[in-house]
This record gives sequence, C-alpha cells and structure tokens, in this order.
Amino acid sequence: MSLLIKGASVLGAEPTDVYVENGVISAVGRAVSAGERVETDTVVDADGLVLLPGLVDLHTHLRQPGREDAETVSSGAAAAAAGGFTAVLAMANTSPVTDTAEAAVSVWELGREAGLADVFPVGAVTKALAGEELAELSLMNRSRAGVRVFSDDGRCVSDPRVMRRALEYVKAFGGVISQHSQDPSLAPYGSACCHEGELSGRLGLPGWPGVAEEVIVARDVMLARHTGSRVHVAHASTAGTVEVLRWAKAQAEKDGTWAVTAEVTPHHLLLTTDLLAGYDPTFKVNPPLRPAEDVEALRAALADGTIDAVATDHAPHARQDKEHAFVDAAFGMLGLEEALSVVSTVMVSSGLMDWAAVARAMSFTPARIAGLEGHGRPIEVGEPANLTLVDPAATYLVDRDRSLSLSRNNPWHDRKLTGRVVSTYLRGNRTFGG
Ligand SMILES: NC(=O)N[C@@H](CC(=O)O)C(=O)O
Ligand SMILES: [Zn+2]
Ligand SMILES: [Zn+2]
Repeated sequence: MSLLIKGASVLGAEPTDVYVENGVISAVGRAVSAGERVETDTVVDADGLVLLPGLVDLHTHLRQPGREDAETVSSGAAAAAAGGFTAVLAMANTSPVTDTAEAAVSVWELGREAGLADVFPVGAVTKALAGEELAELSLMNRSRAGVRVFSDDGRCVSDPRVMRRALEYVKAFGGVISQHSQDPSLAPYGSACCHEGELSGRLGLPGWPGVAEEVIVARDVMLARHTGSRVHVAHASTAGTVEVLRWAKAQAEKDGTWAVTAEVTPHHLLLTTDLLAGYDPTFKVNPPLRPAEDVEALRAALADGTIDAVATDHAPHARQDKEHAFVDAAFGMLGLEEALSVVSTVMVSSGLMDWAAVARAMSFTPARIAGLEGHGRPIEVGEPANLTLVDPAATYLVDRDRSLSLSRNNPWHDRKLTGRVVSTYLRGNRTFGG
C-alpha cells in the first residue's frame, strides 16, 4: 500500500511531495515524484492544498454507552475524520460513566473497530462524576486504554480537597486533570444557562458570571503548583481566565515543577452571547457564549500561546433534548466537522495565526498534553502517516443536514466559512474525502 501526495504545502511552506508506504511516511521532498518512486497505488494531486499533521481533539463527547441515538463512537469518529481529526479524546460523561478500567477499554475498543480515528477515553476523576470519591485512576491508566487524561467534564471537581488528591494521584504516572471550571455555587448546574450580564437580565434568563470560571481556574493553578502536578483548563471562556493563565504560566515556567495548559473551543472564538436574543437552544452551551471582549481576549491568547490548544467540546444532543424552551434544553453544540474551518476563518484569514501555528494548536500540542504516541508528530520520514489535507481557499456554506454526526445541534448551520478539510489519512488509510 503506497500513497503519493503531490505538491502539498506542508504546514504552509513551499510545495513538496510526501510519499507514504504501509502507513508510514517514507520520503518527503520535491524529487520524490520525479525519481524512481513512480509506482504508487494512489497519487493525490495536492496543488494549492495545505498538509497538516492529523488533528487531535482533546475534548469530544461521544454518547456511547447510553445515548447512542445522539452519537456512537463510530458516528463520532466519522465526524472527527470529516473534520480532519485522526485522534479524539472521548469525555467520561457517558451513561454509565467511564470511571473504571473496563469502561475505558470498551470505548477504546469501539474506536478501534470503527477504524476512522483513534479514540482515547478520558477517565472520570470521581466515581459517577459525583465529585466525592476518586475513580479508579491508576487502573484506568494501566489498562489497555492507557488513560492519561481525567475529567469530570460536564461537572466541576469543585471540592478543593478532592481536586488536590486527584492532582497528587495522577502525578505518579504523568497524568493530567482536565477541569470543567464552573463553581456550582456561583453558577448552579442546569439553571445558570447563559452569560450573566445586561442581556441575560433583559431576556429573563438566569446567568453564569465569568467569575464562576475564573475562581476555579485560579484555585486549580495554585493546587497544581502546590502538588507539583498538571492541570488543564477545559473550554476557557473569559478574559479573566486568560489573565490568570498568563500569570500562572509564567510562574510554572519559573518553577519548572508543575504545569498548566488550556484549550479554547471554536465557538468561543467566534460566537457571542447576543446570539441568545432569539432564544435558540442551539446556542445554549457550557460555559456560555460570552461578550465580544472575551472573544477578543481568547483569540489573542490563542495567538500568543497563553491558550495552548483548540478543542471542540463536540456535544451532540438528540432533537428531543434540544427542542425545548431555552431554560429546559440540553447544554452543548456540535464541533468536530467545522472546527478547522472556524479556526481558519477566525485566526488564519485574519493573519492572527499561520498554518504552522494551527498545526501546533490543533495537533502537536494537544497530542503532547494527552501524552499520545503516533499523533501530533512532524511530517517527516519514519513518522506514522496521520495527515490532513486542507483547501485554504475553499469557501462554503455549512449545511447541518450533511453532517456525519447523528445529531443536528450545529451552531454553524448556514454560516459561510473559509478553509476546508479535503481529506484525512489515518496511518495512510483514507478516512475522509477523495
Ligand atoms: N459543553 C456542554 O455544554 N455540554 C457538554 C458538557 C460540558 O462540556 O460541560 C455535554 O456533555 O453535553
Ligand atoms: Zn465542560
Ligand atoms: Zn465538554
């Protein structure tokens, strides 16, 4: 099995050829197609296209087990491949929760069977996400699924004593706690359903102030420093969080004994709270969409590296859970298929980031944070051919009905985006596109 990708701009640099044999990159350079290696099973003309390392999503919700009507591991992996992802981390808030080694291995195996993207289960921090007793962190880590990222996402590990113990525990095997930062006494789950501000008052919706995120981020970086461990801030959404991160990263660098990393979602990079004026539950998400000042701060933080990664927080929901009055609808929106296009539109077209920076934020760094092998690797000889081809000039209108996800809660429907995934390869096998 061999594949020749001709004339691709690797990470936005001068066009070159990439030759793949048996799932591994075997040559890179302009001479490849001119030389002796013309006998290739598949030749892909990549003129005008950008070649990136396969994207890695630190934050995906697949709904298997429990809500296979909203998403399965297989449908989610198909959506991931369509979005240019070759690896996704599947959050633990399934039913039952991924809080045992058996549950983690089962998700991992479903991913293997689907064969469309590598699916790495995230383990719960606490049993049943109840926030009280630590889950089987070490057993999940030592299982075949090799879990390194733990999160109660959907819920905050709000008890500081539990968070401290979790950080101490994962330190032993180089794990990381990904925190859904929401102080439930400042922003009660379920009821606080949009950004607290002038608009929430006018709409009569109970709000969730930015400080409910910021106090947890501030607390957690101090706990990470105290324990000498690693914390990852999931879906950062406010300018205040960015300020705390800036300070904390400078301290962590000085100390060299602990670490804090952070992700931002595509929707928090583009959408603002005023979309809620129409009461459309598609835009109901946790953390909520914020005002334009926060969006600006998040873009700047991603561009300067204060925020390390883009992660989708792909959160599929069945129609019957979304089609309700705003206050009663489920939280969450789809994200896998359009993530690269949103980043391209918001960050690349504006000149805030180049393609090398996109590769860092959507592949190299997330793979490093999650401790993945074989993903987020440079496009070099000997590396696994996990690759994504992007047409940087393609402009298209998003159509939610063309999605490979089983759900339709797509916030990008009818929006014009620039930059589109053309094809995705997992170890040299095409998992999406032509
Ligand atoms: N983001 C959301 O609004 N919802 C997520 C949970 C979460 O990420 O907090 C979900 O599981 O649906
Ligand atoms: Zn969350
Ligand atoms: Zn989430």
